[in-house]
Amino acid sequence: MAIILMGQPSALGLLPDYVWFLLALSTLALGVLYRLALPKPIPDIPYDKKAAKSVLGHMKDMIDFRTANGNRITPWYEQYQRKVGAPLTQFFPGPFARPILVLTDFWEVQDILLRRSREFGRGPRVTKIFRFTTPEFHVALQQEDPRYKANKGLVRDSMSPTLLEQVSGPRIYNCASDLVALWKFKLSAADQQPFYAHDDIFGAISDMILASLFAFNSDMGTTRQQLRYLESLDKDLPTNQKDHKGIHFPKLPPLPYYASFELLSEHQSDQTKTPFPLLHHYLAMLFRPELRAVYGIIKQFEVTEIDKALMRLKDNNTKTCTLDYMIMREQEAATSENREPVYHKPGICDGLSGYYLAGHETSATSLSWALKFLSSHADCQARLRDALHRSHATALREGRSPTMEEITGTKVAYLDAVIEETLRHHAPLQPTFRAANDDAVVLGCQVPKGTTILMPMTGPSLLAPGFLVPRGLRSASFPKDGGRHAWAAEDVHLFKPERWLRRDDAGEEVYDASAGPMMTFGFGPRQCFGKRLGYLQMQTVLTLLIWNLDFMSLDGVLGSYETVELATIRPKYSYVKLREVRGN
Ligand code: HEM
Repeated sequence: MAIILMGQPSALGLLPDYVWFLLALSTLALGVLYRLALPKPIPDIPYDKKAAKSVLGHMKDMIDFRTANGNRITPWYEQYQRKVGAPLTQFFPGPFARPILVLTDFWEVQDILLRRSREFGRGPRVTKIFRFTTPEFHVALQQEDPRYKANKGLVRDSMSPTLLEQVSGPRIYNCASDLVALWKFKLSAADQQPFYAHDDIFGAISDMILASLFAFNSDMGTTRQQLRYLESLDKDLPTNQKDHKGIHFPKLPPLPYYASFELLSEHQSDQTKTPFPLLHHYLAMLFRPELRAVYGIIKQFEVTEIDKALMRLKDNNTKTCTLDYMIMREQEAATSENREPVYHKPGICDGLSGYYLAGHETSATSLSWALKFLSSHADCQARLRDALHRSHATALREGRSPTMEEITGTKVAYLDAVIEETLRHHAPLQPTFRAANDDAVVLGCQVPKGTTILMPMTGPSLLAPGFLVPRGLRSASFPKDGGRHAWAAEDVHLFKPERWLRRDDAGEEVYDASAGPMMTFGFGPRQCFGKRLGYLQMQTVLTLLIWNLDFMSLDGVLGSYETVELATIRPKYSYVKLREVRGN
């Protein structure tokens, strides 16, 4: 050792011995690092053998796929699953990373989400996605975290039948009526040309969510303001034939808090796609001053609304929106914990932002897809209009739209079927993730504690024939009768609302919510918290739109089903070509 340190030339050449020693040490270290960086497949779970030999695992493959597919990644999972040819596979996201499992078998997924929720939790992946947007919204918290129950408790009233019926319902109805009015105005100006619909749909749903959250008066909605603005332009209405010949009407600039929520949502969606989320966040904060500003704008907006709610409640103690109920819940929690209420705390502010982010894009995206399907399936649209006319015969006779009470008080089986079939084809939020809380067994394979399982909401068993899974590989909690029936292989891929209908004992056609595989809202304790609100929005908006407007089919690219993946998976071309429905 002393000789080496003295730097004597070695017998092997001119370099001193210690250099050779360091070289040997570095080679050894590199070898160890290389081995550590290589994927470590979990035994017995099938995978792509080639990727397992590269330190990058599937990273390059996934980046190439995104580059070639307009930044989309969800189809990659389905493609991978087919390539490996099994319902449970593993892929390797990058150097040093643990394998991630992909499970594409509706029945097994349902079993895990619904009956095995103690074994499989939310997992750190989802927490990380939300860490720079709404870290204390309950979606991001593990069930074991005491803040999960507490923060979920703050918003729990928002989905109660009373609040949905008395607060959210009437506001949803007003905003949907505003959308009908806006589109009636636009259709006469567009003269049967298709026009861009995305901003109107997202604006109307955003109005609904904000109106349910805060005590906004109905004149504050973007849809109504947009209509007033277009009316003010009168005959000089400049229309802009854009990219693919759809008309783009002039638009009011968005309100600052609206624009800020949009940017926050975009930032959150970027977190799901980048291989380096932490770096991505800090670089974005460094180089995008508009993103830095978003945090302050939203905080200021929410603090002002919280203070207004406190004044309202002090004055007359009447609760008029979700925020008022959140304040009440914080007061109750404070009393039971013997502390002062904290109104501007992250649990409340993230609850407000999270509610907006979770509820806005999902419903708006689903509505965009429903209109796309209905405009390209004229038969379904006609059948839906007919079902609405028969179910709301009084409104039809009186030549008016159905009221909110009529909409919520009447079951229209075909409407529910159209909504469910839309959601089956285009789950706006996917995939779902879970992580094993302990060592577990899935389809007969050992899954080590901490492993993430990714569950796509399209592909085998949902929109394509599933893999054959022997009954013996199912868990002990799996239902004895095998659960929901599989969809018929020959039409599983088709848009066919009828698949959700059956005859009841009295021979009536009824909607059957468990007719077959579909998991767009997830299942179990962590299933979508806003499912009821989402359905209520879709039922109300579709009823009013289909009642008043005829959605004509769109040619060429405007009618295509291409997708873009942002926070949700949206149609790339969201256009409508309208005619007024006469004689209602
Ligand atoms: C069509 C509309 C919607 C769809 C398709 C949808 C879909 C989903 C999905 C797939 C999940 C994850 C489920 C899981 O991991 O098992 C989820 C969770 C959640 N959704 Fe929705 N959602 C919709 C509307 C809404 C609305 C309107 C709100 C609220 C205003 C909302 C709030 C939430 C929350 C808070 C969670 C997290 C629940 C938890 O982790 O405990 N969603 N949603």
